[in-house]
Amino acid sequence: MELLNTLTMKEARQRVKEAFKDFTLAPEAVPILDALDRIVYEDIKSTINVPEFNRSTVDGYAVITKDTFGASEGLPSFLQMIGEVEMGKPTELALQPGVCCYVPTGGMLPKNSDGVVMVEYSEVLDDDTVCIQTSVAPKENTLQLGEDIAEGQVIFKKGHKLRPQDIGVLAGMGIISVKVFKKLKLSIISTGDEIIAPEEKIEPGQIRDMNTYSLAAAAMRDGCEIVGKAVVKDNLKLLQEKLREYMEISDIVLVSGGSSMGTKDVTKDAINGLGEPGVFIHGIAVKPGKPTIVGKVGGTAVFGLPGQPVSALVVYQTLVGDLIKDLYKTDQYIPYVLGEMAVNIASAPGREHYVMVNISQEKGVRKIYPVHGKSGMLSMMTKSIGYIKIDTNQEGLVKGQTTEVYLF
Ligand SMILES: Nc1nc2c(c(=O)[nH]1)N[C@H]1C(S)=C(S)[C@@H](COP(=O)(O)OP(=O)(O)OC[C@H]3O[C@@H](n4cnc5c(N)ncnc54)[C@H](O)[C@@H]3O)O[C@H]1N2
Ligand code: MOO
Repeated sequence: MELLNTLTMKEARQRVKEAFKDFTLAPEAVPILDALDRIVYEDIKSTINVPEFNRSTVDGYAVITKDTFGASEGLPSFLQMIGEVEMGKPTELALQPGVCCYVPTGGMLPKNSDGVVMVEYSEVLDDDTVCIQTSVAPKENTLQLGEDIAEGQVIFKKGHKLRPQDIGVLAGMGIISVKVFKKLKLSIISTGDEIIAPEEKIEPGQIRDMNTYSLAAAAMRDGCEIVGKAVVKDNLKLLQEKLREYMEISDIVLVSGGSSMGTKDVTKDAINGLGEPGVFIHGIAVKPGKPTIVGKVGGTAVFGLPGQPVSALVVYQTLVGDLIKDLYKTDQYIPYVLGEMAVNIASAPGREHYVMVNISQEKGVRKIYPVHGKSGMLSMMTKSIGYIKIDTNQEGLVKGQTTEVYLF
């Protein structure tokens, strides 16, 4: 009798990480507007100061702040106005004690000025005199040279995933093209005599292919380029042919279905027949997703994901997604929120158990409710906001227990 040799998810992740530790991914330069969600290839240092000059953050009067100390509406300071700074232009103006000049928001501070009084706290008495009705502290209402980004500062580390604010900062530093990791190339083979493409007419006993699409979408969201997708019958030769073709063009191949112990479950043999080292994991102590297969042929990672649609996507998220982050040398952080269990939940003994959940806000408390269903019901995931994890050694979770909800 052949039983699945089950590792913990933690052990499986470590083995996968170890197996692909020498993997390298080349860089490419892309225009910053195409760089959203891409992963920075090497540390990026700023070659300039942002801002490149001391500037005002309000419309008002540039002053030497000492001249305003103690000023108030009842006891104002009177300063001599020596001119106006023009927006977008350098200024030759220089302040001496007792003088000020007008500066617009974003305008350059004149020499010797270390703060700005907002116009609301001033009154123009005549062409030469302004009455200052408040005191400002040094640097108040200003952005100093290099205060946003200092020259030489590492602003993005290797492995950082670029977000909209990052794209703006690159533009602010005058960088219009950025070196990022090339996209990982990933392909998907859905196996099963019963599987048909979504656009085909369905016959009794057949099932429309969901896994190719959910897995492709998940991989695209993780920054992969989908270079191949196909449905293949449960046939060793056909699967091997397709695998060979896709391994040539991919860094990662996902095979959905055929991972279990049935006579037609040929994924493991197909991978092993293609080269060394072959399958190094078959079976992980998780629910759902126990029959998962992981192999390596040449430099390509091949995952045999369980055919059940929920199992396939959960294993993708907990294992494949983890490898992808690792290959991109990016942060392993999965966003989660904390909530309180609304009910007791029993767990699968001896397995790390992933339970789909929803959150309801009740009297200011985030209550977590399980979404029930079987691993063949993908809508269970569409009805859920995320999942909770019950550790192998935990018997379950009790009502009121604070729990992390990992968000989809
Ligand atoms: N004797 C045993 N039987 C099973 C075990 C076991 O340990 N011993 N494990 C069960 C578990 S758990 C799972 S999960 C499944 C995994 O089976 P396979 O990976 O071999 O997947 P299939 O049998 O091919 O398919 C399972 C199920 O999912 C449907 N499916 C498959 N591909 C797709 C697709 N692309 N889109 C939508 N639906 C798909 C398929 O029609 C089946 O209904 O094995 C258990 N059995
Ligand atoms: O554990 Mo299997 O992966 O449900 O459904």
